[in-house]
Amino acid sequence: MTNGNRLEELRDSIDAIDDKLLELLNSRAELAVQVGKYKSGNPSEFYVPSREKQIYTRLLRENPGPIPDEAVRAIFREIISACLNLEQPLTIAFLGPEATFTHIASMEHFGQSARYLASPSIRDVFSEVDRGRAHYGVAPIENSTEGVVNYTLDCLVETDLSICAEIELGITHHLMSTSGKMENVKRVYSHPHAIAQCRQWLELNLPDVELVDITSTARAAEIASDNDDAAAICSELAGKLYSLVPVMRKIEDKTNNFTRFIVVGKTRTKRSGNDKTSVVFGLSHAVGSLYHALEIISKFRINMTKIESRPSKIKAWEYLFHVDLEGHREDENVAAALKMLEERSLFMKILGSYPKSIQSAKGE
Ligand SMILES: C=C(O[C@@H]1C=C(C(=O)O)C=C[C@H]1O)C(=O)O
Repeated sequence: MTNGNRLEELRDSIDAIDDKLLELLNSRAELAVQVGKYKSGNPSEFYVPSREKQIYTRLLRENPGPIPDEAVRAIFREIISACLNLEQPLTIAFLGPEATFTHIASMEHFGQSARYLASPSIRDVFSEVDRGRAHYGVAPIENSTEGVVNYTLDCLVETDLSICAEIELGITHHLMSTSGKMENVKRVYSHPHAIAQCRQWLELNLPDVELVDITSTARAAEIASDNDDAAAICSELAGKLYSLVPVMRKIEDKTNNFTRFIVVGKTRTKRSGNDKTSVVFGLSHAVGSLYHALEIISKFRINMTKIESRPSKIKAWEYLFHVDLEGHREDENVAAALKMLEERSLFMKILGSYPKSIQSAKGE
């Protein structure tokens, strides 16, 4: 057989598999629509993060390769996104403008079939969901280098929305400009967190340039697109959106740089079997009150993954404690611990139980 014939034969086999895949995808979509008919009709009940987490966990456990896990996740993200969209088109509010890392995280989670609504502030993300203009909202909550996003913690306390899911995204920063030439860069624009995450690289490579804080990495890219002597620290997506080219790629000081985002909505997420619970509580000013509160968590053998304190905003020097626990609020030990914690606190609110994130590849 000639090489040409063999090549044709292989491509014919690929065509035959694609036909089968397409048929199977459509059968899957029809089943998803049928599942949708069993839901109550309330638009916020169609997206089921616990079920999605179970699907990914099973597929990644059983993936024999050679397709890498990351690609399996991306492919199924879009399949699920398209199926969900047939059941109920979803609108997702995110901290904008377009091409921010929150936008990238939202698309990684909800896929291309959802509709996205850029919101100018974290408070607006919450209010779009509260008022029903979006089904869910996505906001950053914590960066592995810069720490928590206080504004998101405060919005969680002040509104009635719950955390339905979390998204973890690896963050990579690029220095991008209209020319891509280092010698043209006299000013660098970016969000203060991004500038902080690239501080050492900037001191070493651009010690004399002016650093200008901007409200978002995407807005920084837009400004750099109008100024030939400026550059932005931003994602590849933001740079491309404003026709910038890289001066230098991957300039963050720590390669292990992740941001955690939360999905907020009006529904409670069911158990997936591998969940987290976020809770906030306030305590009296008494000796050992925090110690005794945390003792409850340890007594029920619950792993605490995070603790943060925020001013209560009611009385000076009184604090609210934000704690993340492993487990779901419906797990027996978590339910018992939360009940006891509530009895011993001045105030307690469960912010949500949701599936632990599957760490994603770099958000570029
Ligand atoms: C089909 C369902 O609805 C949605 C779509 C899913 C899918 O395509 O597999 C999974 C969970 C839901 O977000 C379901 O609830 O099972």
